[in-house]
Amino acid sequence: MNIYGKYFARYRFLFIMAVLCVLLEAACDLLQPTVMARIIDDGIKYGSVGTVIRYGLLMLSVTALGACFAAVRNILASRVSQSVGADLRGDVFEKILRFSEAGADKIESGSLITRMTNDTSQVTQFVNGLMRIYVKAPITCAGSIVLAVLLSPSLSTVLWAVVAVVALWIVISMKLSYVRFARMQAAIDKVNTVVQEYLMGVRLVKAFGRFESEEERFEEANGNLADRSVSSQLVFSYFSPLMSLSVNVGIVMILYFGSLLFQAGSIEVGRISAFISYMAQILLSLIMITNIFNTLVRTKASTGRIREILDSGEDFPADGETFVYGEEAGVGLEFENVTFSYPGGSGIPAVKNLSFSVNPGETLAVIGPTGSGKSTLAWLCLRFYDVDSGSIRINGRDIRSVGSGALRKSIALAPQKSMLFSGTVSQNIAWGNPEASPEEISKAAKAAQADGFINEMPQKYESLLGQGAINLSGGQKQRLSIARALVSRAPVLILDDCTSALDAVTEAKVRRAVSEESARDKRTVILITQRIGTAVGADRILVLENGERVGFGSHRELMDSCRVYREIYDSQIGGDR
Ligand SMILES: Nc1ncnc2c1ncn2[C@@H]1O[C@H](COP(=O)(O)OP(=O)(O)OP(=O)(O)O)[C@@H](O)[C@H]1O
Repeated sequence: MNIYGKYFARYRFLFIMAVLCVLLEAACDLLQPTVMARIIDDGIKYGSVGTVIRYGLLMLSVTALGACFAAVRNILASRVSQSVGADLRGDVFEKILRFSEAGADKIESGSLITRMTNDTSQVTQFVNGLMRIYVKAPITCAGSIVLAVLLSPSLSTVLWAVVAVVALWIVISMKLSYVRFARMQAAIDKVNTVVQEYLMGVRLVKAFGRFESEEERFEEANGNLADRSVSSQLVFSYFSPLMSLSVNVGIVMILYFGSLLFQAGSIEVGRISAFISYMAQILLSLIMITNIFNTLVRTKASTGRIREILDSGEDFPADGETFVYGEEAGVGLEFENVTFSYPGGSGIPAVKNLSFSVNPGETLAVIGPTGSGKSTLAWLCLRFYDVDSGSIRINGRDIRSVGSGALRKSIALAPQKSMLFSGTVSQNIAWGNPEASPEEISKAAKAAQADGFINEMPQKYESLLGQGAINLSGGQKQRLSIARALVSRAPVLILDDCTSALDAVTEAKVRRAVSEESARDKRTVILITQRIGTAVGADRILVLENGERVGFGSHRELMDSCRVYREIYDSQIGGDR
């Protein structure tokens, strides 16, 4: 659990104060049976009302003091635990933001949500408990044992036997509950994943009338979660009565042996009563200690899951070398013998021995059948993944030698699946460049052919988009996504099949505007597409098949030399060459 060291350091003063309060509160609790014994043995036994009142007042003062310490530690414990929880959630979220793509691929998003919420709450609860019962229970238990032994060494043999038996129950229950709790957390992951998938595909579910199967899927996950939760709680349900029984057997034995000692005149009634009070306190603290171990076991499982996030690979650092694209000698963008397979994928390279180059101001179209590695090429340029062999150079520099900040400022991406955020239209476009002026935003929107429909919206550029831009059509989302990439002023622009939802006329207009702007600004444009009509106007065309380069050149050259290109052309345009 050393990942929590820094949080402890941050809040150590409040933490220590809270623990101090708990210690004093436990001391007050421990004093009470001894004072009570005095009331019985020194006051009631001799009919001394003054002694009863004196010890009675002492007992009240001790109780009031204990209550004050309890109130202060409650406030401190809540403050510290909630702050630690918030810090931990913040760190986990920050880590998720900086995940390498390979790391992000490994953990399902449903599970990430469970880890960010349930698992961090588990830790928060544990930290809170640390400043409450987790310190108090062992101290009350140990203190009660010591005071009981001091009260009557002869009765304490029974006490040791009870403690040994209960300790055994605690160890067994801990072993059983660890596995069950880990299974329960995995079941929560599953429920979250099912709900998340349903919410993402709700229209598809309606369109295909798949409500019943979705309901079944949810019921299965939900039932599984309920079963596993019950199974993890059952452990405590079995062991808690066992512990009560063990301690109560001990109390009956104390009463029996106590009565024998009383008859022999070696113990007084008040002491037997105090001894039993200590036994009751021991029972209570042992039940709490079992609870503590249960929580400890759960927190250990949650810590493992949080650690998996905190320890997973990070994206490469933002603050590496910087460079200004176009100001240095070297080709704009260059792939040299690049081979890459997805980590955890089939092992078959998504890109194989790929080489090509494209200069500033040029437009390169990348075309090829589905699954041929076109999008992978975009991810590699942005260094979401590192190549297995070969190198990618931007402006003559290997992209592994520059910081992610500089690299990603140089490349703007309009992805295949447009993703917009809740907020206004202009906020969404300016997401590509927070410093963009309203004129720049409108210019980018015009080039992306989005200005027309934006002006028809009630608040124009200040119109609100719902979550996932639900109130826009697919083509409108794509145009905003292109505008966002254009406004970034990045010298390399990658349009990854992001005009597929546009009609041919609008697409041609977008292409023309992007080409004109890019030629003027000496921008390099990579146009990933499935449409031959989109590729034809590019300066050069790269043809991919199964991750390999099977053609590179102008439309004319490829029509003469590349079978795959000709096949794509024939399938889309027909025989007219
Ligand atoms: N995250 C991933 N993990 C494992 N394999 C992947 C991943 N993403 C893509 N692939 C595989 O890599 C290969 C190339 O995929 P890629 O998305 O680059 O193809 P594409 O040419 O862009 O396809 P499309 O035209 O359908 O978008 C495919 O075989 C695909 O299954």
